[in-house]
Amino acid sequence: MEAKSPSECPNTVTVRRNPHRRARPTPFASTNPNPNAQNPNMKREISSFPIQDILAMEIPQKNPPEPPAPATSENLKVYLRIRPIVTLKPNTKDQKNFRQRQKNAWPQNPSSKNNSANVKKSTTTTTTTTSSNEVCIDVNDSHSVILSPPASLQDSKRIKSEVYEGFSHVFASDSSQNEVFEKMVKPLVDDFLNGKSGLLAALGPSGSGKTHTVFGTPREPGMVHLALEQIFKEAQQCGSKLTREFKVSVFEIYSDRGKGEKISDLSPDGGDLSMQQATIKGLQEVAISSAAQAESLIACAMLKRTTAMTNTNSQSSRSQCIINIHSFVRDPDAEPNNAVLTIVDLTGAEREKRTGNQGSRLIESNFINNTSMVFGLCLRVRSLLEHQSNPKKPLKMHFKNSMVKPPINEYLVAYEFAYSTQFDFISPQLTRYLRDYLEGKRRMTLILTVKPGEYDYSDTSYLLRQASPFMKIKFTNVEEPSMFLNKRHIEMLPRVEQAKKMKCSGRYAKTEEGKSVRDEHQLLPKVTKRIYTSDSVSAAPVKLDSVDLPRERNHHVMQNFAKALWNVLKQYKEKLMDPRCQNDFEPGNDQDVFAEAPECNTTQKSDGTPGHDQNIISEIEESVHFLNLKAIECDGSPRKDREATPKKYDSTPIQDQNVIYEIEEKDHFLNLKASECDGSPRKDQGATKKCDYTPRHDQQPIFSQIEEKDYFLNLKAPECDGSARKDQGATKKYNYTPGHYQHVFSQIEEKDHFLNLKASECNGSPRKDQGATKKYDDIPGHDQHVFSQTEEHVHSLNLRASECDDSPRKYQDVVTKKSLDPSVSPKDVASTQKCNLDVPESELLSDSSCKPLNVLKPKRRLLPASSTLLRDIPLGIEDESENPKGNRGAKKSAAEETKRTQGSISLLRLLQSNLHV
Ligand SMILES: Nc1ncnc2c1ncn2[C@@H]1O[C@H](COP(=O)(O)OP(=O)(O)OP(=O)(O)O)[C@@H](O)[C@H]1O
Repeated sequence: MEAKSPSECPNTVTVRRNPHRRARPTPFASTNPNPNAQNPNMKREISSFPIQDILAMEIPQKNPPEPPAPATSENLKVYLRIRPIVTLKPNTKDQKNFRQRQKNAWPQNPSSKNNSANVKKSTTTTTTTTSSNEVCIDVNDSHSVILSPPASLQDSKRIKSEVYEGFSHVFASDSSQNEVFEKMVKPLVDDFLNGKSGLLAALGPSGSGKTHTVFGTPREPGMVHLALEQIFKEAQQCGSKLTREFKVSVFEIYSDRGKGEKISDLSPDGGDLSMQQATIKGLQEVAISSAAQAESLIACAMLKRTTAMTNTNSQSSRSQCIINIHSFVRDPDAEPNNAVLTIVDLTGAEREKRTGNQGSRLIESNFINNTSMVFGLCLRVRSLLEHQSNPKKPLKMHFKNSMVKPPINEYLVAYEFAYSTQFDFISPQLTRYLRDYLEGKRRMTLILTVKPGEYDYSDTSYLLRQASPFMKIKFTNVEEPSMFLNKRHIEMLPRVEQAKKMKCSGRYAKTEEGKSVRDEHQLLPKVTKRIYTSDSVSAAPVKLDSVDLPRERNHHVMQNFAKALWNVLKQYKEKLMDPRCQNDFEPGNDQDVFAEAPECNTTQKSDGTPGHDQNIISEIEESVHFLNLKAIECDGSPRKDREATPKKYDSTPIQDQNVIYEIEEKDHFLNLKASECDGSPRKDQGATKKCDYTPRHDQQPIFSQIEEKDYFLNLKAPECDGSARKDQGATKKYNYTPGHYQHVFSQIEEKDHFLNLKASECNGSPRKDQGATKKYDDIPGHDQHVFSQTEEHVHSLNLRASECDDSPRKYQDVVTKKSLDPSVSPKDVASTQKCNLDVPESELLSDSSCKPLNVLKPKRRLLPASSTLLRDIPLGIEDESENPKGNRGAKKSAAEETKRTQGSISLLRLLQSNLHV
């Protein structure tokens, strides 16, 4: 047969999913098409490489990638400002007032600071500059100074003049505020406006001019005011509308009468603050839109600041004052180059001899000195660490002029000590707050203020010696402002929000876990298969880190539950496949069934699964469980059923897991429904066996944890329409039920239980019934335990002996005349169970209460072959009737004998006699 061409096949449609892409025409191809391509018959000639054309093409020049910015390495900028010599020449009256005020100079009422300020101005009215020989420090050049000891010290201690160099700039005593601002603060402001954060800290002895430099006076505004003016000036030059938003916060750290440090918000509505790690909690940031507004805020803060009069300063600052100027970009689309400019006015180190402080003021003075000392110590250690990072640099350079040269370890210990929170008296809060600066992560500028008087030599010399290593400090890898602010923002979040943030990140990870969980749901067959083929160890519950989350915990529990259920079903399947268990169903081996059933269980428990399951289920805290185990119809052949049964349950864990996963109810319903068994005996046998062990393993651990109040145990024996062997199987199904529910009931606290065992029609032959009776041989023992542990108030045992075809009238009459006694004993149950009990569903539903059996008239079914089938079954009815159990029952009072039980016994005896067993 000739192959047809594709064109002859009209129904064939070729769909190309991924059509070939057309090559994008190059400029050369579009402008200079190859003529040979248009005429393929022409001899192709290899054209020369169009190098000229290519070279003529203009290739857009791309800017080469910028090399990564080198790591910023900046030296700590240290400025030195020499205060003009101020001699206090108060008149007699002012001096008297000064001494009076000095007595009561302890942290003044902020409201009275105006008065003290006025007093200060009145007492420091005269400023004179001493002659050159009266000063201890002179400007050598713009970066160095000469410190000269007083003549007295030169003669006695032979101290020579020293040169301190390396300053970024030295401001002479006659320098103006504007000069200081232009050279020292303006670069900081420019960086600030460019998004770089910075710190300006004023350090020096008391009365050296720190506050004057930082805040100034109305006539000589300080760096804060000048900086604010510059900031708004620059910001307004960028456009009519401010693209940035500025906020100012002012707070102070002061000593609470020597009891400890306190932080106070100096903003108008500010109060006490607290520090958490390196952040100030509750600090108010006041939005400002103009320099005047900011100046007003600063002036108000200065009125609130803690000051006092000392011998060295009529208005000595008794606290560290910190001003933050935050810059925020208003445009959300703009580059987030937020920055903060921090200006710190530290308390000045003071000597007791000069200040004349006593008592609590002396403690406060110690606090102040410690603050300065620790701050300087941190910087010195910082310089030491800088040396360690650059060992080539001689160490002595760092401490050339230092008075104290402790070993390195001592510095490190002191460094840690400075950050320690255990010693509040050294003011760790300031160093903690400025830790990023002290550790070199942010840009910092120091302004050292000194007094030039000859009596100020010691203070000046001490400061210069302490600060001499500062100039060598290098800040490498300075954190970018945006990064810093982001980190700072996170740090400023309360713990709860941080935890949320962490949780969010964790949740993100857990979202992936959740995804995997969902994937596990989708791949549950694989999971279950893994569990099925693995031992108990490998079938350990999947570890989920999110147990703390309720939902995931629920999932975890449910997953374990499903695994436990699956293991039970696995055991059940194994039991079905176990030939010993299969032989148990052979006639005459019924007794052995009960004897070997535990053995089968033991064998299957050898992997430890039940115990494992119990442990797993013990984790179940859910209030609601629905376990719906329904034996579905067994329609197939025996072999098919035997294998189909576990297959049916293969999916049960998945279904149950999914079902139970969604359940949040309070009630538990255990509905075990044995459906119709229509198949052959082997089929029923398999189906029955399934029902035998499913509850035993599944529900025992489950119910051991159940705390619910309502249980409904509905055991429904379906109609057994099949042959005697079918009934035998169906009956056998209930043989194990009491044993199973023995454990169930042991945990039940419910008040109402209804065990409705309804004997339905006995359609089989006498041998069938006989066989059925044998199936219940072991039931009394089980039931006895069951009922002995049951605390129910109401028990209704409805055993209905339905018609038996082989002895229709007699049995029917006997049975129907008997009424059920609720107080039937297990023994009675045992005796009654010798009848092939079968409970139609319809009856069971309607029979939750005790109703006489004669109300119901089950169908009569004739099964002619039943007697022959039962002939093969060696029933031990005689033995059973003569069983000690029966004797035990005889011991009971006649009142305890229920009519139903008696009727059942009579029925069985009639069966025996009529069937000639
Ligand atoms: N450069 C200066 N020009 C004129 N006066 C100055 C200068 N520096 C300081 N003063 C004056 O010296 C006095 C003390 O200055 P200031 O209060 O600033 O010292 P301080 O270092 O802040 O002291 P403390 O640490 O005790 O607060 C103030 O009256 C101030 O006006």
